[in-house]
Amino acid sequence: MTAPTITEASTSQFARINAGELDLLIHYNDCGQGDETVVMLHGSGPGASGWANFNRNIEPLVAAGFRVILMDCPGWSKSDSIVCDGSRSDLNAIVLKGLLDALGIEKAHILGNSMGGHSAVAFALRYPQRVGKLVLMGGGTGGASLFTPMPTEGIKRLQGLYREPTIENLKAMMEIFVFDTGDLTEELFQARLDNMLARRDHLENFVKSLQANPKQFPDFSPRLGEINAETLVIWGRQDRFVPMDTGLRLVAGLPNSELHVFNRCGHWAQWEHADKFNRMVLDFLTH
Ligand SMILES: O=C(O)/C=C/C(=O)/C=C/C=C(\O)C(=O)O
Repeated sequence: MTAPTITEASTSQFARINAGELDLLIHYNDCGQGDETVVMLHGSGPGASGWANFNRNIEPLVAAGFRVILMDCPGWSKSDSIVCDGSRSDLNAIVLKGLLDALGIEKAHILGNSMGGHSAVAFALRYPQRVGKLVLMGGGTGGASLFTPMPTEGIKRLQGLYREPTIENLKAMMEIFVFDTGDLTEELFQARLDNMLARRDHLENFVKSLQANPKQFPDFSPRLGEINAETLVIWGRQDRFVPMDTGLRLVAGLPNSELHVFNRCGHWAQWEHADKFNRMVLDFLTH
């Protein structure tokens, strides 16, 4: 019998998360079944979502017997909006803990892209007993780069797009987002624009959050040694959003980590090099 196709609509779910003063309706996609769960956390670009970030990565993991949860962080996609004036990495970690509690999942591997990587590290620091392995891709900690002025050119364009959500600004961001822009289709631009404009409250709240606290992603470098989880760090050599030396800082600090750098790759390794990325992640999670 052929396995049913996994679609966004057929896996779409909501959970209400109450944690301290937080009371949020959170959207997630619940894909496949298995004793082990992989949570995927998306990046902070306008119009991002679990599905938009990871649609090339779900099926191989589901086929290998993992349950895959894509959580839309507060302020993105179909999740409730929020103004965050503290650490957004920690906010996402607290909400993820609430979601795992609601789903009765004791422990999960966490795969985070950019902001999702920062949030995975925040989760591992707060709830070490709830983490299996970590995959950090183009993220893991905020903080300065030794070689690249901050904010990076990519983050400046991302923030410009939040302030003025036009197709021109979207294209200006996307043209330095991936290494090979030939893979970007008009259909992809339009879907992303539609996602963004469907939730203007998210765009406005992101700008308000930056005004309240320009450093949404704290530097976890001094605390990385506390994390014992086995960690695979993956970076694009030509990442113009979160510079590659952040990956070097992560492997320097995380005692059980290794780093793979894709050449000819920007900020979206899981999409730009999906086949190899999927093989590496599966090998890492199953050995
Ligand atoms: O400022 C940072 O450290 C993090 C930036 C991001 O998380 C950017 C991510 C962008 C995407 O993944 C996207 O899909 O737009």
